[in-house]
Amino acid sequence: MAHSGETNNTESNTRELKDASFSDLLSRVVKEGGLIVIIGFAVFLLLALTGYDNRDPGWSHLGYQPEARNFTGYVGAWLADLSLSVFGLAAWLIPLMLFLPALRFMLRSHVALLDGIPFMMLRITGAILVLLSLATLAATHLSNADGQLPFSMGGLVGQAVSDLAVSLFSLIGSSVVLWTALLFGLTLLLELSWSQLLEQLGKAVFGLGTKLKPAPRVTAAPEESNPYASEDEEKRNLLRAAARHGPSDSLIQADPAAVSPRSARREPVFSQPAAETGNQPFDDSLPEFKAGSAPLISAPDELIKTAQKPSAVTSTTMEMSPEDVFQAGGQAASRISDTVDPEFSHGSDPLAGIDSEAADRKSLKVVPLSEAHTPMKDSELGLDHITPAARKRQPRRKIPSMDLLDAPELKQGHCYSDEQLEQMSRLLESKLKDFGIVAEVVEVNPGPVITRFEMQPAPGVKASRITNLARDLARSMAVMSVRVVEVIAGKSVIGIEIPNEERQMVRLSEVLNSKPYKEASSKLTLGLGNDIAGNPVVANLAKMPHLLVAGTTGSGKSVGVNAMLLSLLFKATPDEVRLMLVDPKMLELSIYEGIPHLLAPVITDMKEAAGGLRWCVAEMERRYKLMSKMGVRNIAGYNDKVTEARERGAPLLDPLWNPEEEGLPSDAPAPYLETLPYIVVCIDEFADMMMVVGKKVEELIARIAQKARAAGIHLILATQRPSVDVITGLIKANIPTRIGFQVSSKIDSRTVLDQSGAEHLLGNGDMLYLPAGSSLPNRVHGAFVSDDEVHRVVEAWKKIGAPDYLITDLSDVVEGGGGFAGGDSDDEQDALYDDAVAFVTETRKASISSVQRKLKIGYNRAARMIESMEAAGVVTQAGHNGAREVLAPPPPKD
Ligand SMILES: Nc1ncnc2c1ncn2[C@@H]1O[C@H](COP(=O)(O)OP(=O)(O)OP(=O)(O)O)[C@@H](O)[C@H]1O
Repeated sequence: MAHSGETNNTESNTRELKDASFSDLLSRVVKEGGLIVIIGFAVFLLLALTGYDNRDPGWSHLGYQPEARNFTGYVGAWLADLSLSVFGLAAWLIPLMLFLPALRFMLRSHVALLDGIPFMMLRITGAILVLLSLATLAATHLSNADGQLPFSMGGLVGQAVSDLAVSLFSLIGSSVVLWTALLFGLTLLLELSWSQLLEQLGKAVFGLGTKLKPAPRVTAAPEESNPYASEDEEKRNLLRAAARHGPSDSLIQADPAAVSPRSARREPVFSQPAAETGNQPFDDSLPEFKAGSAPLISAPDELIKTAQKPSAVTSTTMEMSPEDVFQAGGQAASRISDTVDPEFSHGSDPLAGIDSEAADRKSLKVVPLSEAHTPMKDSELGLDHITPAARKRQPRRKIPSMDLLDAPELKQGHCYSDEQLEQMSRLLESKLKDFGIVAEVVEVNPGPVITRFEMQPAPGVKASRITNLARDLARSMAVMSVRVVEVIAGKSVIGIEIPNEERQMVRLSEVLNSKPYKEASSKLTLGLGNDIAGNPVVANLAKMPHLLVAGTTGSGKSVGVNAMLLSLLFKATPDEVRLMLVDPKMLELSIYEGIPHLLAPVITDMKEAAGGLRWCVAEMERRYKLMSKMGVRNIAGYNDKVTEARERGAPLLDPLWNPEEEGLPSDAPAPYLETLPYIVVCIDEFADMMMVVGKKVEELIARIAQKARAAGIHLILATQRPSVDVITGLIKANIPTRIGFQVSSKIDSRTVLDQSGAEHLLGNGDMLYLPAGSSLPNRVHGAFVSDDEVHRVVEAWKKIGAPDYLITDLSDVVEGGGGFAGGDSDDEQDALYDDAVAFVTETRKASISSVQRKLKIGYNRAARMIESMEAAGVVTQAGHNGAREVLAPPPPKD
């Protein structure tokens, strides 16, 4: 029985054993088979990634070559493309992440699967975090400009998370979040203790240093010479003891399967061969540690450099004195701050290079100039709007239609692409850095003609230093010219204006059909062009009240003057505005010959031009007298009064009427007063006039400029020679509004605008408009008007009416002989001068018109003789009402 009992026992044991070995076998087969499949897949993927060729057909594209070059074939090419498309560079981690748990699983053969599930979940979370954060960091900081990878360096997932993170945390904030997520993920994935890792690293480096160079300070007698070293050693001993006896790392302690012998046994981690630790029951520490460094090894070069940096710092500090250690620490800290603050980054530091490059890319804010630019205010342009009531009251006037002008082209100027803007921003920063200027592009404003880069200079950088580099910047950006705007109203940045590849032309019809022109109440409204954002710029000449236009030949000055004149011709009838055009070149303004607005035929002779100016002075004085008699302050008030009286049915009589002076009986009735037109004197080449007529013209212009505003006489002086002998101090002081087209030098720009800038304009109508009393010029892209358009408008006006010239005695001035020829000629040489003096001293009347009538000469000649009498002390200066006293005694009677 006993025997049979024994036999039974043995049988059941054998059955149990059989059962046990079968389940064991099954589980082993499942485990090991699964393991082999996983490792096999990991190896395949690794090979596929290694053989990746972006021209192969794949998941993201059909392929640029029919045959897959990948040595794992079509499937490998497809798989590599898929993983790189999704995760970018981080795809290289996938084989590793498959291999690692497989290895761990193999080593922990006795741990039940269920027991490991919480830890598996932790590791999977860690793996996902590492994968995502690495992909995102790669997408954020690394450029895929060469297109090595299908989408971005971080793949579709990395790019999406990067965009979200940067929008939520900004570039710097998201970098911090991502690095934190990466380190946290690594901690979960590798069950890593950072304090131990650092300790081991330090130890390894220390050991290496000792081996390579027996540094006396540290290695020879560490206890004596380096108190820090001995302290460190003590700390480590304490830590070691604590690790042996108690919990040192919560994570490691929490995971019984992962209780790392590293915490109990530190030294062997690097020095002990794997074989010694391989048979330890829970020992997965060694592969785990190796794996801990593995992702960094397979990561891109930049990341490797990044990871190696701190250890490099450590290795040097180990051989230094304590002071050196602090210094090196400071340097390392400053290097880190460099990476954070691009203002202080050093070009030589690759880490800083990567960060600052990325900062440029991500912080680049593109805002169109139409949103970023503040248009000029109406007050700056002197614009008053016509009220709807006033518009209704306006009598119907005959003015040609604006349809005569060419319609604007629909073609838009070609702006730079986002990538180009990004590259240009970086180029600008690096070029400035080459010149020792730290500045960051904070915003880019593309416009129709130029693109403005707004730069924030580092504290202490003077804007003028950047201005002085305008030419160098233009050269390095390969553009025609670069203008630096030192002050942008309402912003603390400096603007760098770079011309677009293709420029949009501004047509006059576009400006004149705009609301500001149409609604402007002034008859002297000028359409200038569009500002940099494309808003129309329309200004009121009446408020300027005189305008100086300068620009080198071909800069668009004549086109600009034509645009201004056409603006007047579309706004005013000859009753409202009269023109005196002076055109020494005999080609630009002669086209206007015959329009009813002309006061005299277009003047091409400089001596006649001086006569015209003299007429203006006389007219100005006459208007002053009229205004003072009527008790009004300006021509607008005068015209209102005359119109109102006329409308009341009680028209006003001329208060200055002197029938005797006209040779009429004393009871001849005075004529009714008429409204006075504004007078615009436009001189196309003002330098020629200065050359031929000399000082006198300067005085006449100064005189008109000083007083003519109230009398409604306005000057537009244009010159292509903006030198100080042409634009003299006297003229500049009296002509406050300036337009600078492109000029050839900084000095010329200063002469016109009192500041540099016009030398960096683009030509072809690009101008700087400096309103009176302002020091900030406004860039305007001038309106283009062709000769054909001018011709059409002129013809239309000629059909409406013939000119009624008010200045008739221009030739008289020339006939007068010695007059203006030679500029400072002596007017006393006039053959009739003695007769004039005799007449004035006899009648005790120093009136130009009486001399004119008595001697039967033109107004100008008489005026010059009176001026000569003033110079000779025969008569006094004209008083505020234009009257002069006669000082010289009457001639002795024969
Ligand atoms: N606003 C503009 N837009 C586009 N092109 C322009 C504009 N103004 C001028 N241009 C171009 O520049 C050329 C020269 O212009 P313009 O004749 O006005 O120069 P300028 O300064 O008067 O020269 P010059 O003193 O020799 O007469 C014009 O023929 C035209 O092609």
